Amino acid sequence: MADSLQTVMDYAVAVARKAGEVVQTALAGDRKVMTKSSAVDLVTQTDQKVEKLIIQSVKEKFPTHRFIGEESVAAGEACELTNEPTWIIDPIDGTTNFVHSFPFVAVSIGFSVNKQVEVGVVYSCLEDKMFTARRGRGAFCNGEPLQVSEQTDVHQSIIATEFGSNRDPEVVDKIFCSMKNVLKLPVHGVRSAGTAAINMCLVASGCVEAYYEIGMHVWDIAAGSLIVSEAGGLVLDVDGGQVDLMSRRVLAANNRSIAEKIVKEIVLFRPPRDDALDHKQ
Ligand SMILES: O=P(O)(O)OC(CO)CO
Ligand SMILES: [Mg+2]
Ligand SMILES: [Mg+2]
Repeated sequence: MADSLQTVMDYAVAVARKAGEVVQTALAGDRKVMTKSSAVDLVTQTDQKVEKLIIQSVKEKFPTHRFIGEESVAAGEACELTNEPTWIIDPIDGTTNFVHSFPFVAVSIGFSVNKQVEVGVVYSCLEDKMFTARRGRGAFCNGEPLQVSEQTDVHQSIIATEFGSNRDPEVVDKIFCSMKNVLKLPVHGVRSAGTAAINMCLVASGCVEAYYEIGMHVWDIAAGSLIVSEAGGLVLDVDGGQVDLMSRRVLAANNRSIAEKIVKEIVLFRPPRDDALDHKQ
């Protein structure tokens, strides 16, 4: 697999770029908006078209590989991470941004073998930034090496997180409580890019010290998790333990000192897992 991983990486980059062109073209036109798990969980025909394009392209080159794709799962396919080579795809990470022309929209493609992410590609379409990582070989943006921030003092940090698309009052309260706790540490700032993949690339780039979220999905973070760890950062569960990509909880941090401070402020809860039978929540 070692050499073929470079073939996978090159192919993932080419497909992500092609997908990004479709997204950019679609941004110039009308976007018909539909909803999925809630009135604020949005999807467009472009999400579906781009996912089909990516999966069809990959199948031509790697006919035996498996897929976990956001829109395929929404259409009823299983969300199952096995030991087999698997492409984990978010065709548009930041659909709400895409709908509103808020300029952070990414194509996210992770590739796992034995349940370990080996290749991560995040293409931030409007910034034209191609983030790439291969396990053990570093992380890059447009070919330039990435390194997380060296900051160890949480009071000098910026923390990224998201509000999510769950409007259950109890969940919203927990999310706001965590944000308030982090803000009052105090930290320099709290930010939301509106896409998990780009939030993780911001950690890898050293622009923010950490990103945490409860409620995103495996396709949002598979690629980004490798990009963060290959840039020298940590990817953990929000309780500070080992990350489980299917658990819908993640904390990406530049170092353990910052991670430990953030863990103490997060109000924990467990959304239904991505690999639970009824995962559409
Ligand atoms: O825009 P998407 O792909 O629904 O993803 C959201 C979270 O689920 C932003 O990361
Ligand atoms: Mg997403
Ligand atoms: Mg998406």
